[in-house]
Amino acid sequence: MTPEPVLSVRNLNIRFRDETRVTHAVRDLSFDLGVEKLGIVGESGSGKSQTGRALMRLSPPSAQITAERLRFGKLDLLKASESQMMRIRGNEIAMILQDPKYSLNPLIRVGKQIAEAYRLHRDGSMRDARDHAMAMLEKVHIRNPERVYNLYPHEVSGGMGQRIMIAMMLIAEPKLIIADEPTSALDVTVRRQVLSVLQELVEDAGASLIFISHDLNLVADFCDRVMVMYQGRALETLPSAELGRARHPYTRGLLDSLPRLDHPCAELAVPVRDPAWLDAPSGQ
Ligand SMILES: Nc1ncnc2c1ncn2[C@@H]1O[C@H](COP(=O)(O)OP(=O)(O)OP(=O)(O)O)[C@@H](O)[C@H]1O
Repeated sequence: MTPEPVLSVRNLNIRFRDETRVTHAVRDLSFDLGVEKLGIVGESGSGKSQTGRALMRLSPPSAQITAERLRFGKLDLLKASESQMMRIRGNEIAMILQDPKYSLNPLIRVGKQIAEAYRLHRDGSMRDARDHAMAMLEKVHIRNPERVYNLYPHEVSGGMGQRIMIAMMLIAEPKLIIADEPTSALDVTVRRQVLSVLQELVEDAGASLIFISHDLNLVADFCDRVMVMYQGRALETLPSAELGRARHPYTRGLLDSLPRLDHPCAELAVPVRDPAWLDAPSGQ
């Protein structure tokens, strides 16, 4: 018997309407997520972030969201009350964003912010929360947690800030983590460090991860499966190891447009686009 998916999405549609037009940001998107790392990849505006936000029920107020199914375990995310969602966010589903600036309060020491995140979701004294925060700083490979605990966000580097944010978001051990371009603001070496921290935490906790990125190479390297989005649709979903056998012309085009050390060429291919792709069934 196949286990129940952690997350099940059927025919998710997200539309933005203003006086003059409708933007159909996500179209008939369907996928299941098990205990695995799923990469969502696509160019700017393809609907990646709006998909992630809809799963947290954090879409902008102007978004109209419909779905045949949007289920996290047994919970219907479309029907859950706001107070249910407030218990779920951070506790069972967490979101990691690109820039710690937006998640860390500049006026509060970073350790205290992690401890407060713990207290928000778990009962316990401040002392207990502090111990957990310190342990979490160690888990994200911060070398001197006692010192770093007392720093303010502006006193830490970009990579450290991102690891602190990961510590804060994962301290309650959520079962589903949505990471939206979590390393895009970092340089390449720091990016590796942050990714390996994220991988370790996700695997140790047996959590599921949705990793949103525009970087196909990175996603294929880091995730078990890749879903390629284009103008709000999933064109193709396949195991990362089988990406070389991708069938959709857009995925093939993306692969051909990546620079390769073993086959240097004067000009990189530009992926072609065909309006007919939007009428085809969403790729599973
Ligand atoms: N508040 C909003 N009002 C109207 N349209 C919006 C709003 N937010 C997003 N959109 C539109 O929804 C579509 C999908 O946006 P989304 O942010 O999900 O794209 P993305 O793939 O994450 O792109 P990026 O990589 O640039 O973040 C885009 O066409 C965008 O313009």
